[in-house]
Amino acid sequence: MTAPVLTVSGVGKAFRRYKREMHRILSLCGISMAPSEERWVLRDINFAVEPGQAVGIVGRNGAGKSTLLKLITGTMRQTTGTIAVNGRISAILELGMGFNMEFTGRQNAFQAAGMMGFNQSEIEGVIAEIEDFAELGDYFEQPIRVYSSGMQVRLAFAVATAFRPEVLIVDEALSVGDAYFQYKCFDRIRSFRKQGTTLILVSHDKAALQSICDRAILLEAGKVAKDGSPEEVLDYYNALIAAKEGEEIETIAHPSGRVQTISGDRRARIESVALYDSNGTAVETVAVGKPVELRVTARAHADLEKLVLGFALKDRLGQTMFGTNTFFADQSIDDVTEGETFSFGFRFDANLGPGNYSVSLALSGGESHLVDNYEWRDLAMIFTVVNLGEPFDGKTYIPTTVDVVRGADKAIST
Ligand SMILES: Nc1ncnc2c1ncn2[C@@H]1O[C@H](COP(=O)(O)OP(=O)(O)OP(=O)(O)O)[C@@H](O)[C@H]1O
Repeated sequence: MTAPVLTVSGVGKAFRRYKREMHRILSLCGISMAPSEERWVLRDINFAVEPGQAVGIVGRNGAGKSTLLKLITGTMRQTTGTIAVNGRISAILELGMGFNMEFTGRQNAFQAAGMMGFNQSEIEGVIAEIEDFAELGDYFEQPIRVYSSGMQVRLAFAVATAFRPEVLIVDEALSVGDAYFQYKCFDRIRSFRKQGTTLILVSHDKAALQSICDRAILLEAGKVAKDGSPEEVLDYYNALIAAKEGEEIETIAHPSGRVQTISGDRRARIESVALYDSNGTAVETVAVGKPVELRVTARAHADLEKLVLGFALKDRLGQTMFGTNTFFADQSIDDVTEGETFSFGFRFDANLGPGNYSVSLALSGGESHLVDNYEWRDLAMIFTVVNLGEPFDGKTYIPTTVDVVRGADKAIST
């Protein structure tokens, strides 16, 4: 078994305020001084990361994600516990962190790479590549204080990834960059991953996490609330955001290893779900492009002002392929009585690429489950799409007709 590249054991972080600056200095020198205020933002964090893993850290604002990354990179010290890192870390943390605002991009690149432990000739060997990747043009020779936040992040990423690290840590920073630069960064991250770099990524971008990470850790109020596959953790996080006090979030581990999350106040519940083909037969396998109907039955367990059912089709990574609801279709049900039952039918063509898909269902009081979440059920059913027609690439099927005519001067008849 290989040794973990990162081990976080019993880590806690308290931010302390002292009545006087002298008390703070004395406490830093190891002399016990009682702080006037102490706030624990991380408590008893334990996890290990294996070489080559890509771990996404998710959680609400203020959950402690950035603080955790700062402890891992050593820019901040934990109050309790230990952090062991096995390999060279390169990090892109807060904007501007480690840059001298009066230095040019080039000077900052030399300084930052020097701080990372590289010598002058090593940096000279990659400076052209840094300049090229950052695409700052003349700004590379200008002081950083005239840079936009997007330009700063271009430089920070180019420097931090000029030498492939064993562990790459990225804190949300990429969201500042434009779409083109984000694409370039993720491309480089993917290529590092192929070469064995471990990735720790803080992001609010669900799609990025699901496409890059093979594991996710959810921090909630300074603690690890979930640690598992991105699909499981993000489903749970989604439920947590909508959950009101006292509401139970149920997780059911299936034999396949996938974990189903069910949340909501249960004022309405799903009773059945199945997929039918055009002959009215219940199916678990459908052919690309064929018409199907998703039938759902539900029961109200309370009087409700409004009832909406939504569904989402997700791929095996948990990325939503398509979703809609009865609210969008202008078919919300008003004035529901406790005990009433309902049948819903969503008819659509299975215009999906071959593979396994899951259905998430949500019963809510409106357009979004964030206000009245009666029941949210991930992995409500799983089905397989097979291709019986001509081959194609991708996760969606767009029926296409093709015309080819020999000779560029010939018109294609329509
Ligand atoms: N230097 C500091 N002094 C005092 N409190 C701090 C300091 N840095 C962070 N905190 C507090 O620690 C808590 C966790 O902050 P942190 O930035 O780690 O959260 P986060 O999960 O990264 O949030 P976000 O998603 O908003 O970036 C917050 O309540 C924040 O106010």
